[in-house]
Amino acid sequence: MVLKKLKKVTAPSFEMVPLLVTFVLLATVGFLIHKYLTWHYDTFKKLGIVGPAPKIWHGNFTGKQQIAYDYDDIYNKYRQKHQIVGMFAYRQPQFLIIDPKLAHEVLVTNFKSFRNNLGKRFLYDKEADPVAALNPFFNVGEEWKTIRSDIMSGLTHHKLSSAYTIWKTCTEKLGKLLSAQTAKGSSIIETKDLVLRYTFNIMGEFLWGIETKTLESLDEPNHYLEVSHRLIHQVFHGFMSYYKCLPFPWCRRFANYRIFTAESDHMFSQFTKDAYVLRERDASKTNQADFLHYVRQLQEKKSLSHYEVVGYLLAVFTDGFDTSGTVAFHTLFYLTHHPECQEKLRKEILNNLEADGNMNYETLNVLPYLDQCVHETLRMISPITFKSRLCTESTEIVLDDGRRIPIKKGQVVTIPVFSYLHDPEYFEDPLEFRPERFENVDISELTKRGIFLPFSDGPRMCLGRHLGFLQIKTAIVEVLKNYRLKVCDKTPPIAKLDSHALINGVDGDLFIEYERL
Ligand code: HEM
Repeated sequence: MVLKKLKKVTAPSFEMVPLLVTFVLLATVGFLIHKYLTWHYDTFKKLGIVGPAPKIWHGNFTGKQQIAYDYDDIYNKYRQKHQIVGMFAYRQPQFLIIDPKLAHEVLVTNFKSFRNNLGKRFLYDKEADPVAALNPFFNVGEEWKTIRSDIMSGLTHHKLSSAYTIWKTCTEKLGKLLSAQTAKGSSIIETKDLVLRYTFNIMGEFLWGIETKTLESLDEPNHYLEVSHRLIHQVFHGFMSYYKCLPFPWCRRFANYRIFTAESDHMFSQFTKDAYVLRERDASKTNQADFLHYVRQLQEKKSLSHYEVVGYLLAVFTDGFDTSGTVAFHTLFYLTHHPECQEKLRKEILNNLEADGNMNYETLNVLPYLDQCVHETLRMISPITFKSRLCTESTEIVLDDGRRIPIKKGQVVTIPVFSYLHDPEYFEDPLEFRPERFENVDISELTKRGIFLPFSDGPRMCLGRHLGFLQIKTAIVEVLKNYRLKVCDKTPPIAKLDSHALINGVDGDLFIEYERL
């Protein structure tokens, strides 16, 4: 009787077989997926490199904060005793460089082994993203070299100083807008929007010779600006889709993988066509000093296609409009919270204006305290918080104790720029905004030591920094020469980083009170 009962329970009935098979199949698939996701977890152990234990899927990212903070948590845990640690960005093993002198090696002295960033991997489909594909950041090899050198030649100090009237005109428009706004009693201004309208306006003039009307009113939404914000947002999503799909890269085709939006490709292509028509119709509309003029000459010399021209123009636009605007409004933000620095800077500015109330190009570039304030802002909130490099030629990193760490072709090395900038060993009281720390300091020396890398370093270093400084400094001069900036109820306290933006920055709106001097 008991046997009979047991038999009933243990022997699978005919109907249970499919259930069991399904169970076994699911368990096998689960086991294989688990194995696939974790089989390489001993990568660093085998090399004798320490690092935090990864979690399935996110690796050592928490998925809850800005990636800069994730890298920073790891950095702080290991900085006392280690020069390099092993970690996982989702499923991807990465060498995290803790010692800045090794960062210099990766970016500069051993560049031949680390020629590429992850740009080429971010760009999933060149055909689907034809304009983004022309940005140096997404390129490698000879193509990268050519595009980079073509763009850089249009942005030299000489070229920018010849085009400086564009900046003068745009700062005048910024001044008028601020006057109109404060005259009607609205002295509390959302400064992110204000400054991005300014950098956008300059880009319109410098790259396409067109007036984008972003500085006509703060109350009116501007279609061009909205398209550009969507573009920058999409660049962020394009990058993130690369990371999020790392566990199963083939998923990328189903993700939101484009880097530029089709809408912005179309709009800027039309800008370019319109600008060409304007110049062909009326030669007096040609500004021989602007970037469009330079690109048109380049097009003739090298027979560039329309899309190549748009690609060059958009490389300058996308990499230059948001980054420099962000640094400019962060500088204003810190100066608002530090009235003593603001007064000191205003004094310097007012003492160096020309008779017509403007500042000339040469003076703008050499004002010491202005320079210190901008560099301190770059240190406090560097728009780019880390740099990853792809090993392009197997090599070794030699540690101080003589150990040789092999890095194989295809492996990724990450430099936590944000962490170096906030390490008290390199910058005393790193959370304090103190521009004077850069007084009589040779920035290039700090860059060489690997501790000051907001523009990175080496052959792939930011190619637009002169243009960036021009945008940032002109905006600050224009605002401070006429207005005292004050904290109001809506001004955010000292920065928390936004976790949903491409360019690192203060979360949310940035209201500041403008008091006419
Ligand atoms: C203050 C503002 C800016 C900051 C903080 C900044 C920062 C950076 C950083 C960190 C890189 C990465 C370099 C690397 O991979 O090692 C970069 C690359 C680049 N930046 Fe900037 N940038 C700024 C403004 C600009 C402007 C105004 C332009 C306009 C032309 C620009 C154009 C580029 C381009 C084209 C690259 C890719 C270079 C390459 O891969 O060869 N940037 N920038």
